[in-house]
Amino acid sequence: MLEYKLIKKSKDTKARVGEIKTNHGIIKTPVFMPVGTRATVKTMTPEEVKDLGAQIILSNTYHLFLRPGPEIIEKAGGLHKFMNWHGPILTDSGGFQVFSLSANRKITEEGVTFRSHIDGSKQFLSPEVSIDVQNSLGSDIIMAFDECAPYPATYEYIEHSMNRTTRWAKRCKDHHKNTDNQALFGIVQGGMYKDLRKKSAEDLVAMDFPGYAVGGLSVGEPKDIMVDILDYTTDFLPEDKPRYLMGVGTPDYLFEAVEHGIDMADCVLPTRIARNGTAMTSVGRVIAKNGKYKEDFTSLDENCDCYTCKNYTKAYIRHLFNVNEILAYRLLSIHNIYFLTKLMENIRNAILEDRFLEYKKEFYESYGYED
Ligand SMILES: CN(C)CCSCc1cc(N)cc2c(=O)[nH]c(N)nc12
Ligand SMILES: [Zn+2]
Repeated sequence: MLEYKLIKKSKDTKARVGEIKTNHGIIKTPVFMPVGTRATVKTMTPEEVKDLGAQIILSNTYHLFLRPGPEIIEKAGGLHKFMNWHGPILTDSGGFQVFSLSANRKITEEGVTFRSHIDGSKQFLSPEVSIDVQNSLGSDIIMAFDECAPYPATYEYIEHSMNRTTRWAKRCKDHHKNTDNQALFGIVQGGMYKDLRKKSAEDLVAMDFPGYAVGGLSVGEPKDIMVDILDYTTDFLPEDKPRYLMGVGTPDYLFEAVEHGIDMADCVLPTRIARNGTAMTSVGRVIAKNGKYKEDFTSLDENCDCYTCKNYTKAYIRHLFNVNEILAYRLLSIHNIYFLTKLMENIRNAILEDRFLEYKKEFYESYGYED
């Protein structure tokens, strides 16, 4: 059974420190969650991910539903055993990916029919199917099946979509039986309309979920709108339950999320930009594959003590990208995952020491953000 313990509230913001107890271990929050969409954090072994300080990883119902299929993972003894990761796992419900990846999708009250982006086969996901798949995967935290509405969208579209997502959440809750081992989070929708956000949050809180996600953000809206909607929405979520902001992950968004009361955040960025030759460092982004580093024998980030920064130079990493060596992806993924994990640890300590805003200012100046 998932339990959240609030340890400390910041005095001058909504930032807070807590712990989430799961069957696979305790998660210290705020926490950044590396993404392992297809049952792997790309190019990393689970031991490496653990050694980098990652506490919990994400995986994805939509992808695993299509390949290898929930039956195989269930036969393997569940996702923890299948991928040899024995810490907490959170799985998204598949709704978001159906809308972002598949073709010919058709939404009805029942669920969503779509064609697989892999082989074009006709598929169907619904609240009940999503819960059954996540049950087969055995993840510790599972998400309600929702529609992440596009941005921009009319008030009428968002109102209709949000109310259907609330009805789907009820169906998820009624269908979910394995409540002792898998905590089902409701996902707040409502687009950029505060009255719809309030209604979505209040209707979900009335169903008493063990945790809540704020969805429908980080979908292309301007940052100031995202922060304003997020700040408004978290006021309607219970303080004694975890809050998860879905789909963010650059350092500035992590600071904003924590400042406005979020405990958990995920993002594909660390491994995705790593494969594109980009590192997040203490002095901002470094395009490590850039030819200007051909004879730069300094460390990737002189303020980082990760394996990559302690043992290799910019010149070597740039060389690896230049000759398309797979080790290039691994070395940058190691650094980027460590960087964000360490950032969240530093944020957590700053809250405990009542200096969150000072730390945010210090980091923004060093990273090159305008506040
Ligand atoms: C691994 N991650 C990239 C996937 C997890 S986060 C995906 C995700 C991202 C965003 N921005 C919004 C939503 C949303 O509103 N609902 C759901 N179910 N998922 C979402
Ligand atoms: Zn490093």
